[in-house]
Amino acid sequence: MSDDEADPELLQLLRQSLGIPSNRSDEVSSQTGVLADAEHIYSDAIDVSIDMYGTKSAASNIWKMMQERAYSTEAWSQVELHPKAGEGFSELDTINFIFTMDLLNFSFWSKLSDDQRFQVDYKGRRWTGYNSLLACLHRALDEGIPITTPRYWRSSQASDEAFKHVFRSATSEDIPLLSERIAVLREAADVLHKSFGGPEDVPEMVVEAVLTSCPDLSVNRTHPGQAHRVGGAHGKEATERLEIASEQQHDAFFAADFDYERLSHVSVKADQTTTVVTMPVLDNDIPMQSIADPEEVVVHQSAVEAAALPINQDGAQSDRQSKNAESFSRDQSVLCLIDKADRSAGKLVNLLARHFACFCDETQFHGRKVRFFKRAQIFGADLWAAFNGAGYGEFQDIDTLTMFADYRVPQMLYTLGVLSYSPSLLYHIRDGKQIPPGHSWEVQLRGCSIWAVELIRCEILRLQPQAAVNAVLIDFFLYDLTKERERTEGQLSIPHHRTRSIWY
Ligand SMILES: Nc1nc2c(c(CN[C@H]3C=C[C@H](O)[C@@H]3O)cn2[C@@H]2O[C@H](COP(=O)(O)O)[C@@H](O)[C@H]2O)c(=O)[nH]1
Repeated sequence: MSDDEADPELLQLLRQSLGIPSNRSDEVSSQTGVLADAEHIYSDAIDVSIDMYGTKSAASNIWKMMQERAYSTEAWSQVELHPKAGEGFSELDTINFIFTMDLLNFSFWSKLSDDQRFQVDYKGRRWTGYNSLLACLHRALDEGIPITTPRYWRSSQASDEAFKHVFRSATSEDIPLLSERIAVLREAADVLHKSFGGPEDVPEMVVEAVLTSCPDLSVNRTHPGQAHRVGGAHGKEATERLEIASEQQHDAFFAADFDYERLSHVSVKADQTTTVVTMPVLDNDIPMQSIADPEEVVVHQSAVEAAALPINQDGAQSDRQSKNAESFSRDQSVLCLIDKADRSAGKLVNLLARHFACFCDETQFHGRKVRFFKRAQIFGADLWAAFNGAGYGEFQDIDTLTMFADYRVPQMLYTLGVLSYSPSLLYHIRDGKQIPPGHSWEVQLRGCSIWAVELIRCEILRLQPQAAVNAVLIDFFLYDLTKERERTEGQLSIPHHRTRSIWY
């Protein structure tokens, strides 16, 4: 926030004290307050400080390296496991992937050695850290589990066991904070459903076909509070019955009391242990709004036929599996959320922090509320980079976002001589000891990192007034540099600091 901009919270207090009616409650500011809070933390910090000479020299080195590499938002799509249109991700798929990724973009570090820590087997390789999360999401999608679809997270299919399967490890160490990750997904799904559900966001699963280890096949249809057995027979016969149902919608498969508005999917279970697979039963050409008219309900033949295919055990993606992923593709609640931000990254961050407890990354420092909004800001930044600042990635105020206060970028800022630590903090970090969540050290590390990146940004612009640079690009660059140096040099001059929380 610049000096001539009013703090929205102070304005609100002023309004209250003068008896002036407050802003409409649904009005969302585009100012996040993160930068002002970081400056406050920096001014009061005693264990973390910013070296001004180090900052100036780091700024000119960073800018030089960014230019040499022509570093831009294009780098985002070069990350191997980021979603790409060329790999079949539609815009909606990409947005849902990024939202899921940033809900879960926290705490991947481990005390264990590289070969013992949480790792994910995917595409013939073992992935760790942030990449392990991306690998889990891709692996699940390949298996036909719609893990990036909010509606799935609150569905009956998304049991704790199903989530454990999605985040399974190739080693004996589980993904850190698994139960917190599950809770975050479920909370987000509920909020999206209640506050951002568009007309397309119809409740999942009404019709269920249960394949009990072929050839026995039975058909159920269910909707909340009800479950009727409609038919049961041996394989071929039951398949025919489904086909008949598609022709005689009222009389056979769908009885008169059927809640057509809730119809969206067919689910198939191979046996008690196999994951439920869900797929569309409606003709794709029919918009969901028109389901209210029963005449228009058509059972999607290919979905029903695909349901009869044998389960693919070898991990390759079958027709049925891809149809499963497709079946949840109508969930547009995240799009609706982005639309509400009116192309303002700040507003998007504030919307996330206001509606979702799991994005409300704030704490107290010396008697004042301070905000970091790490994952909320990363979400805006990832959208911006993934779509190269256009379409769903267009934010006219992207330059107001700050560095994302994680445990990696401070490590690089220290290595570059920008941050320095008090002896007690330095030894604590060097000894690999954990910092309790919310501890003053953690707050100082986060606030000073944000302020340091702001100073680097200002210094680059002082040197090169025309430079197309902002805190997001500097942050992405520093994160990538950390990973690169770790790969090439083994270790940086200091380990990253360690705290365990969903905030970073
Ligand atoms: N400040 C900042 N923190 C970031 C990222 C990213 C990944 N962003 C991608 C998008 C553009 C970039 O090119 C990246 O490819 C992850 N993290 C955080 O790091 C930690 C995990 O680290 P490790 O255990 O080493 O994998 C964890 O807290 C995670 O939340 C970033 O960009 N900035």
